[in-house]
Amino acid sequence: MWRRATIQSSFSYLINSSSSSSIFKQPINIFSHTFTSTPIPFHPQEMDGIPPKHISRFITFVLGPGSGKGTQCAKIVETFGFKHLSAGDLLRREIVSDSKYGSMILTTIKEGRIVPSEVTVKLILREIQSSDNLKFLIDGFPRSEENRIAFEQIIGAEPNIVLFFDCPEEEMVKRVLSRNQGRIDDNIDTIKKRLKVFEALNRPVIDHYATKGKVHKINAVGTVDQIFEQVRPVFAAFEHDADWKAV
Ligand SMILES: Nc1ncnc2c1ncn2[C@@H]1O[C@H](COP(=O)(O)OP(=O)(O)O)[C@@H](O)[C@H]1O
Ligand SMILES: O=c1ccn([C@@H]2O[C@H](COP(=O)(O)OP(=O)(O)O)[C@@H](O)[C@H]2O)c(=O)[nH]1
Ligand SMILES: [Mg+2]
Repeated sequence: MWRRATIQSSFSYLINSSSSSSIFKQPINIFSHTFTSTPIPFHPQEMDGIPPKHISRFITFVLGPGSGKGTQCAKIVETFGFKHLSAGDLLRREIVSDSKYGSMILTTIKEGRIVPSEVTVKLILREIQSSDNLKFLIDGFPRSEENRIAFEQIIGAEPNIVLFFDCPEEEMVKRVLSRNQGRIDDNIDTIKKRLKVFEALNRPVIDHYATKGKVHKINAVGTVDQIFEQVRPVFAAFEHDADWKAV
């Protein structure tokens, strides 16, 4: 009862609210976790004229390079109705759409480096803004502390949870090399660079959220279904709550 009331007040109250962003920072207490609701930014200059919507979202970051994130995200979408936003896919879309950032993104991905936050955050926020769904899987982002801080500053809150797919290097290399999607970064040279970048820049993001109790570490070795059985309870905890379903 208490749980239901808490979620309801935290999500429903915010829908169509025109209040200032400070109200979005109230914690939502669900089960034993304390989550912050995730507001939508009000930065018109960042959004190319897309009108802001003051609606609270449930945000999940999904991390772990070449670990099967995208594969598991598809199952989470199917089972729990999230909107899946792959940061890598959004960046690759920019390359083929002749965007002014296209060649910079192509070079950065080829070298396994990280695209500047202002570009990636803008692409992600545009997708969030234009979606009717309020539950998001943000796959492959944030890739660095700079990414994380940029996102949190614009959004004004943290993600609700972080899924980290923990995959041994050897397995990750095997999977990526047999992915067969024609990706410019799925070659051994770039993979080695991506792994270095992961340890140097992405690992601190996971450590940061781990200290806040937000990280759900998933053993990424096994069949797709076996791995999903570890993922399922993370979201199933929310699914039985009618108010969360409505989010
Ligand atoms: N559990 C698994 N076991 C073996 N291969 C997998 C598994 N999950 C995904 N794959 C394959 O590994 C490759 C990378 O998966 P993908 O979902 O693209 O990962 P990511 O988004 O983390 O890079 C793909 O070819 C995918 O089909
Ligand atoms: O927030 C992001 C996400 C991806 N990338 C770039 O895109 C590449 C591919 O990312 P993706 O998440 O698609 O790779 P995956 O981990 O799924 O294999 C990365 O190595 C980076 O060069 C980035 O710069 N910022
Ligand atoms: Mg992927």
